[in-house]
Amino acid sequence: MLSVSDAFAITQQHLLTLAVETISLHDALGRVLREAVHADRDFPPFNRVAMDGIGIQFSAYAAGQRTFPLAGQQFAGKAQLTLTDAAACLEVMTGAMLPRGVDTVIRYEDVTISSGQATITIEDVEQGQHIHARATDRRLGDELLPVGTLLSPSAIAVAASVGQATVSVTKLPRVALISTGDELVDVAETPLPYQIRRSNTYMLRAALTSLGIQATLHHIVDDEAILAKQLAELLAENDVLILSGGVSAGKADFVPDVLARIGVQKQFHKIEQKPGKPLWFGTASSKTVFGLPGNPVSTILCGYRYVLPYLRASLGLPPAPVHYAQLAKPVVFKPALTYFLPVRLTSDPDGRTWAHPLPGSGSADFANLLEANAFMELPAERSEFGEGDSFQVWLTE
Ligand SMILES: Nc1nc2c(c(=O)[nH]1)N[C@H]1C(S)=C(S)[C@@H](COP(=O)(O)OP(=O)(O)OC[C@H]3O[C@@H](n4cnc5c(N)ncnc54)[C@H](O)[C@@H]3O)O[C@H]1N2
Ligand code: MOO
Ligand SMILES: [Mg+2]
Repeated sequence: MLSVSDAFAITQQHLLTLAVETISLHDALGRVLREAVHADRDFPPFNRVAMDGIGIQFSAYAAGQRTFPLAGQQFAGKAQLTLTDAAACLEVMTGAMLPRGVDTVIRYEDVTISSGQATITIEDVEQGQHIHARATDRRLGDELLPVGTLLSPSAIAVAASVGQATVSVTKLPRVALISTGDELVDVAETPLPYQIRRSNTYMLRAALTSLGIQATLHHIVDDEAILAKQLAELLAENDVLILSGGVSAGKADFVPDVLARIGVQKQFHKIEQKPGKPLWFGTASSKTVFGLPGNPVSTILCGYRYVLPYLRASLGLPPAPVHYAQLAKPVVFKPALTYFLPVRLTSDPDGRTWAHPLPGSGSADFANLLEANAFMELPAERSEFGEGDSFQVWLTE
């Protein structure tokens, strides 16, 4: 059987090749940039007044002058004025071009104005104060957003400021989420005593929206012929199929055989881990299929540990930040498997993150995950894990 790291590596060797599309900046939140965005001007593009007040020539102040006649008003969005008389001042507004002849700005709070004159009331004026000098942030031609940038609200602000009404981004993959199993009914239905409502595909759909992916939901019954027909159709229409259920040892666990029959090449089946041991992964030319184990905790774990990192990397994003935490109390786990322990993370004033174990009653106990906000990855080589020991955690909220 494969280790967690080998299985992960195999998934990452079969990333999707996604096309590029041009979209409106309005729709770009959460998308991945595929063209570099450069500064089309200096940032800021002119010496910019940074405070509302008066603009003077510092030499006059240095020579002892404190009262300056008001010679005009420089507003933002208006052409640059000139202070022609070095002994006078101009009123200046935040965001305006610094007038020619002005090299120092004094806030309205630090002057009194009467009878057309401004008198400075502070004594610590410095030359050049309250001026956001041209090109101090970025220069014309500088790369502002590299290829691979996740378009956050601030990245969208930068793109807007350089005139990118449209942006080239990675096309989102078409993803189908498929539940399998005769016992499953839709959320809107009332289950019979031997049935349950399906929840795994709802969970996965919600998790994928964090990458901007709007997956479609499907359900297929435990019948090999129907499974083969419907999976073949869904494979033709999608880049990724994510199935839940039907990958273990039961007499109605048809998924691995059916996938092989419709031409999906198995890359691996089963990993040395708990939960999620029967995970199945395969490829068909440019397409990918994940067969997640049906137990809900297994589905969630495999979703966060394998599927989301796979889709992130396929979109061209760097891996999510790695998080570590310390065990808040000892844990014993004997099987030679990587144990993904549900935990609740808290942090203390010393900056340490603590993982409080919430083992629950097993991989079908998904209500337990309401309290947990991460899985801690406890390595297969060890069976005893002490209080304070530090391990990687995978966040689930
Ligand atoms: N003899 C063995 N039995 C099992 C093994 C094994 O190695 N040998 N592995 C166990 C493990 S581990 C898991 S996990 C499950 C995986 O089972 P399957 O992937 O075959 O999933 P199903 O049998 O279809 O369902 C399992 C369980 O999950 C519920 N389920 C399925 N889909 C959904 C859904 N969309 N929403 C909510 N719940 C769902 C289903 O009703 C079952 O209760 O197998 C063990 N058995
Ligand atoms: O994935 Mo299974 O949960 O180990 O029950
Ligand atoms: Mg089964």
